[in-house]
Amino acid sequence: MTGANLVVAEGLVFDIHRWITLHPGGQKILQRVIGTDITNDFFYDPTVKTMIQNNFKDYNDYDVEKSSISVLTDDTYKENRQSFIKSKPYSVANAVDRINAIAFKNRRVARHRHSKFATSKLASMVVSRISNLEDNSFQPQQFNEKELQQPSPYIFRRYILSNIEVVTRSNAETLVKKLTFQIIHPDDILPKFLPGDYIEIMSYVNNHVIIRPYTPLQGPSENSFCILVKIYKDGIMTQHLDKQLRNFEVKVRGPFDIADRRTYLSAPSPILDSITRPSSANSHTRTLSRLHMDYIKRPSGIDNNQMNNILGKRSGILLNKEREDLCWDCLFMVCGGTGITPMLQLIQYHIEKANSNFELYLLAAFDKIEDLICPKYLDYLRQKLKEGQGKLEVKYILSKPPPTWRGDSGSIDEVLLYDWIRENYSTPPPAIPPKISNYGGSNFTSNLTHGIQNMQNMNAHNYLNPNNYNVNNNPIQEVSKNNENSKHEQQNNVPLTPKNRPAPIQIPPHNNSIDRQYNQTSPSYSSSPYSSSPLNNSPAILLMNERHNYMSLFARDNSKQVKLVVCGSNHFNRSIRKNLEKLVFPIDEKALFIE
Ligand SMILES: Cc1cc2nc3c(=O)[nH]c(=O)nc-3n(C[C@H](O)[C@H](O)[C@H](O)COP(=O)(O)OP(=O)(O)OC[C@H]3O[C@@H](n4cnc5c(N)ncnc54)[C@H](O)[C@@H]3O)c2cc1C
Repeated sequence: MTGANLVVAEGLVFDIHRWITLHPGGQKILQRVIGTDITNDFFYDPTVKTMIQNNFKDYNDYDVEKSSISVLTDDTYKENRQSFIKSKPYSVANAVDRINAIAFKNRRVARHRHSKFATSKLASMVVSRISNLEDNSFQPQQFNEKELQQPSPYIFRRYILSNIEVVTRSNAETLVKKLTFQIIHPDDILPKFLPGDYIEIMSYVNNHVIIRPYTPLQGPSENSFCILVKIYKDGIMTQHLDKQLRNFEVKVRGPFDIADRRTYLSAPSPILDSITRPSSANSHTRTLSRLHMDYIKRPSGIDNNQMNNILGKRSGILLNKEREDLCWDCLFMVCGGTGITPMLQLIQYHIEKANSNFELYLLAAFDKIEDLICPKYLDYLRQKLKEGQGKLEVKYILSKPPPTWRGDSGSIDEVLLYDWIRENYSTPPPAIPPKISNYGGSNFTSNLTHGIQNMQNMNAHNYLNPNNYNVNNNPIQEVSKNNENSKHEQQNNVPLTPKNRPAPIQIPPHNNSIDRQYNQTSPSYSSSPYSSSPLNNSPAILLMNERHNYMSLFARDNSKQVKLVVCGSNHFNRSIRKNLEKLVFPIDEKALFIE
């Protein structure tokens, strides 16, 4: 119904267009709530709630067709509006707006109580009842009462913007801001957010409705949440959000499940396009729900009730459904730019919910050091975790590093990926020797020889000794002198860039020899597909063998629940996938890409 000004309250839809110009609280306050749920604006007072419910004795049987308040067509709407405007100019509401504008400068218009008259006025504006938007035929799980009390994700709700903070350096070319939102009314229920959830923000910009998805993060209190927004200079929504001041209201719906988005993107259908769904990708239709079921399957042997209490109808695609707390034993996270937001969701979730050990490794790519998002927060979490049962290691890579940067630079290639995984995850014995790969420089061959000697002398105990691995503990390496790269620089006086690293070794695509290797029951270092080659003494082949052996063991190692999650732009994800393929990383079983 175009032209109507609809709001939702207590499961009923109201068209408030006739009331806007008369509203004693001013018209702006009503224009702001159009399209949202105003239940708690009206019904927060229990006596008013009872009154309106008494007015709607036949609440559940309300029949719009038979009601005296018929659904307005565009024409009747226009006619009514014209005659209404002629007879009653904007006087009351306009005057109040002017007063409000002075009294509440830079603040949202005050919340006010509604009189009996206003409540009965609202009652006269019902145009419809909300039907159950959920797909009734799709009920794979039973949900408890708490879950059912969760607000519907399909209806926009208003939240107060309570804090704005820049989380990059202030001289970054494109700032990222953390916006914190909190509930308006004490009765409002903030949905429970999980890793893999996204919300949608709606606003009116130049008379157009704009809706964009964002990744919700835990807020400072249980009634608040945050989003990190990259402020694009020509971005419609981000420019709009950037102009909002503290105490302003923002319209938000959700949470939605990223798995639905993935399903839709991989199975687009013209039919689905015509069905109401969250903007651009999501759908909660029957067809999609069936596809969604693939993700939503709960494994046997786990307390499904507990899992349902946490997940509800969501797939938990980023979570580990083999553990009751849904946490991973070991999680590798690779992200570019604001792709860090789902990783922050995962980190926050593990810190809050894990009831046994976990290891989180974040590899975050940015252009410049100024662009790093929340580095202090991540460092704080890393330190905090040292006291507990978890571990968080952060590694940054910059494509345009400053001269003082001691960390990794360039783009993420298979060498970096391999070294990063390899140094943080040791497969159980029979294992492979300590890492012999080394980025370039004059030490390369001598390190390799040293590595081969180690290989000959080692025993299983050595492989498991964490001291054998090179773990970089400082997440911001701009000033670090204690890592492998800075040692290299000190020795060679040359900063490490992709150019002076040895060229990445191209591993042949998946083939029979690799399959054979994966299928062996008793893996051993000498079982490499290249070991019988006459070139097997060449450093390149040795490195290639090392990587293949490691990945072979990694693929078969079921001692831990391991996942690698990648989140960035389309281009970023494609590039990481290609590099993982070169490493023969078990992508299908252990990697997940989100955009
Ligand atoms: C599931 C999901 C979760 C998301 N979570 C977040 C989040 O937590 N934080 C966040 O900042 N964004 C997030 N986004 C992206 C967000 O929805 C918007 O696309 C983004 O804020 C830009 O919106 P806009 O209206 O300002 O830009 P638009 O007006 O739509 O685009 C205008 C210009 O902005 C720039 N731009 C827009 N999007 C991108 C992009 N992805 N990469 C590079 N340039 C771009 C381009 O210059 C473009 O020409 C998420 C997207 C999805 C699908």
